[in-house]
Amino acid sequence: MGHVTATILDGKATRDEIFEDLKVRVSALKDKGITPGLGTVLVGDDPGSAAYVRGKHNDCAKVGITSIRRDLPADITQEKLDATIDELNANPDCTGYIVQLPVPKQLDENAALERIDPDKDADGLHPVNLGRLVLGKEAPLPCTPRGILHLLRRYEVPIEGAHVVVVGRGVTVGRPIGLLFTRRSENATVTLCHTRTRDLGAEVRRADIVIAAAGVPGLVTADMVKPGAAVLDVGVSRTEDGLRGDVAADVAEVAGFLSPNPGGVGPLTRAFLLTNVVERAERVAASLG
Ligand SMILES: Nc1nc2c(c(=O)[nH]1)N[C@@H](CN(C=O)c1ccc(C(=O)N[C@@H](CCC(=O)O)C(=O)O)cc1)CN2
Ligand SMILES: [Mg+2]
Repeated sequence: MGHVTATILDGKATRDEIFEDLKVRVSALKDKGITPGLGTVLVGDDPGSAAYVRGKHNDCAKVGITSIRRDLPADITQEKLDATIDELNANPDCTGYIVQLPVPKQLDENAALERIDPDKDADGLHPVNLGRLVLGKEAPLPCTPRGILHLLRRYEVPIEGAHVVVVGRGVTVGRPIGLLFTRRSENATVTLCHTRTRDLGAEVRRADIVIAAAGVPGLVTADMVKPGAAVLDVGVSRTEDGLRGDVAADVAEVAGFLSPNPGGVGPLTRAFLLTNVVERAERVAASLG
């Protein structure tokens, strides 16, 4: 590899800062008699999903949030999944929870997301909360987009007026991130690209900020990147050579800022999941007076 010019956006160091803040807030909540609890629903035994869920509960232990795990067999029916969601909706120890995605094919993912109590939606992916985001109303924000914005701000990457090119149209990143970047608090201009975009290179070359979240290994190459641009590698694929991001290694020789994968946005996805849980607990505390 040639000369790395990019400033690396360090997701782990930034995550640790967020955890320090959360620890203080969780402790203040406990002083008021409220212990935040994060629930996870994991269906099946996909090793990647299992690792992510494990990571979320390890994070909970670090900041003092109670863990509530519901692990279900891969061949579960929709009725059984619904019953688990109903139980967590009613469970007073559960401040917020997530259904780990993707779920096995026989299950309806959108029906599961829709069944979650929007107030307990720690992922910010319930249709009501995505709708609130469109309307500019307060809502739990999707964790990866929130992590992306936080990382850019932390490293003082200019966002106001920037041209952001997003590659990928998935529900956890690609679709919601444009809504955040175009708020009046960000004022960026967003182009949303996907696998059917006619000339991806031409679109990406115009970007001040590139969000690569397509799940295609090495999709964004150095020749597609404007010198000095910020490139955030969010996509991840499990290949024979291990985990690979969407951004080719030589992009580090052209970009001004680079968020690697692993070690970039991923840790912040988890940090903002916990932040959403703590924020909900703080709202509950405030409502109790
Ligand atoms: N209900 C949800 N499902 C999924 C989400 C989500 O936000 N909510 N996002 C992804 C998976 N994901 C969290 O669930 C996630 C992926 C990766 C990381 C992370 O920290 N990655 C590390 C590397 C970890 C590794 O080595 O495997 C990194 O980037 O440094 C956190 C969360 C799909 N499903
Ligand atoms: Mg399905």
